[in-house]
Amino acid sequence: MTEQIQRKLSESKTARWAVLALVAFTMLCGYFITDMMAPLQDLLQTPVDGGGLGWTANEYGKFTSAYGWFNVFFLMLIFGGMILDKMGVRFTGVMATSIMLVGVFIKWFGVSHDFGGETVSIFGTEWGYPLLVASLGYALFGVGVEIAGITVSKIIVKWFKGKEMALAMGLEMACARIGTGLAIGITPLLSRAFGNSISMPIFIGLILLCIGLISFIVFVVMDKRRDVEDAAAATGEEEAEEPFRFGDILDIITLKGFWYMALLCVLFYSAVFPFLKYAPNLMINKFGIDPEWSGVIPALLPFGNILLTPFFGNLYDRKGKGATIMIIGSVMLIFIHCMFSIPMLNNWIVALCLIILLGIAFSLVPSAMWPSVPKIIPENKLGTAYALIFWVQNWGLMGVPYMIGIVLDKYCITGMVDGKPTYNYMIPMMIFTCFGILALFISLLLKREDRIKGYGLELPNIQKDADIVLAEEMIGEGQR
Ligand SMILES: C[C@H](N)C(=O)N[C@@H](CCCCN)C(=O)O
Repeated sequence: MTEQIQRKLSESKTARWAVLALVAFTMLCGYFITDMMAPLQDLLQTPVDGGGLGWTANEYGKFTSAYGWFNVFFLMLIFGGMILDKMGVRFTGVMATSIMLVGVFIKWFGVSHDFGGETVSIFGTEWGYPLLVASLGYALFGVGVEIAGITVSKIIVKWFKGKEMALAMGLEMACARIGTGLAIGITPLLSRAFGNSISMPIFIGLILLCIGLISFIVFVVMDKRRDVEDAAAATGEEEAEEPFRFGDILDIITLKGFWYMALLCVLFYSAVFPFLKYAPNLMINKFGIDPEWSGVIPALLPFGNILLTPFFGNLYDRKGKGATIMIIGSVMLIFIHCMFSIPMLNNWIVALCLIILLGIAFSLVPSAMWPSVPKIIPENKLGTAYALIFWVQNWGLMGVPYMIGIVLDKYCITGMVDGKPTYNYMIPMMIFTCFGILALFISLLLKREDRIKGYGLELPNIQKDADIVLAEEMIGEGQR
């Protein structure tokens, strides 16, 4: 009885779902800010005397790619993963959310301050101060939101391992998608409500994130209480978790399975997140949708994910087939982007159907990918492993939008309307299709590796007792 009361939090269903709600809300706020500039691309490219910032598509691409600058070049994500494994989820989560806040503040300052049109030359290219300051803020924000992402993954593993882990990860991603959907769907309306303001939506994001920080702090209190309870209830017979060592990085990067996962992640996500950054502009240019409503169809993608990611996560928990799910998602991705690249398919109904399909593909792969990582990597190295995967992924999140911006300005301009260029999106969409083809190839290799090493990617996550012993033996074999 005493044991039952002492272990209440770690065993309590309500407590673990409450934990999920708290940290998922923080991620919702983070994702809202991540994607809020996409539907403002048209306004950002509007000349300054027309109320915009007069950016080119290339400059918009530079700004968007800033998300990964510090993560990729200064290895901030990898340090973040090490801090996570060394200092724990509470410290790292608060640190990451605070970094996000500072980053958004700098971004807001960049777009709202009058720098008198001055520019600065960096590595031979000219940067206006609003672009530079906003990009630096976004780069810092990128560090925070990515470290928060790996922290939340580790929190879910801690609270849900052996239980509804994939469902929990799916629900967390569903909340993140609400953030993305709100960003894409309502930012243009917010901007319009404040007289075509670029800075006001960012300021609203800043306030939302303050609430996200408070939500995370409430989690910190619960998690601390759980650790105290667990320590008090410990019999001393439990196996202590090995502490993280620097050599662990070597153990992780020498696993083929890890690399397949990281490559699949960068290829798949490079065909979705950067696509979303340009999707509202694609809707205007290819499907003739009014700029004010350009975010509505792309916003359906994240909203579709809200239902489907937990659905597929739950399916993976109960039925397994993780590697197969990732293959199906990759095949769908190829079909969708290929259809988007065909110029004559320019009716908005086509756009609607393809976005719905993309929503399904983008629910399948993440719902299986993230809960599969703990099947390949032990828990004490998980923060670092997620960080390394995110690091590889950030090369794509940084490089692809930048490349698309350059391609648009160089090869895709079809004319000028109201001082802004119009674009043909065929080449960018063909580039996204190529990512899908490569993702399919890697997902097939991953399935083969799973068969060889017995990671258990095709096995359900919720297991009966006899299955647990069997699966642990298989995973142990795999790691040797
Ligand atoms: C952008 C970020 N690096 C990412 O990949 N996010 C994933 C979710 C990862 C799991 C987080 N607990 C996403 O699908 O949004």
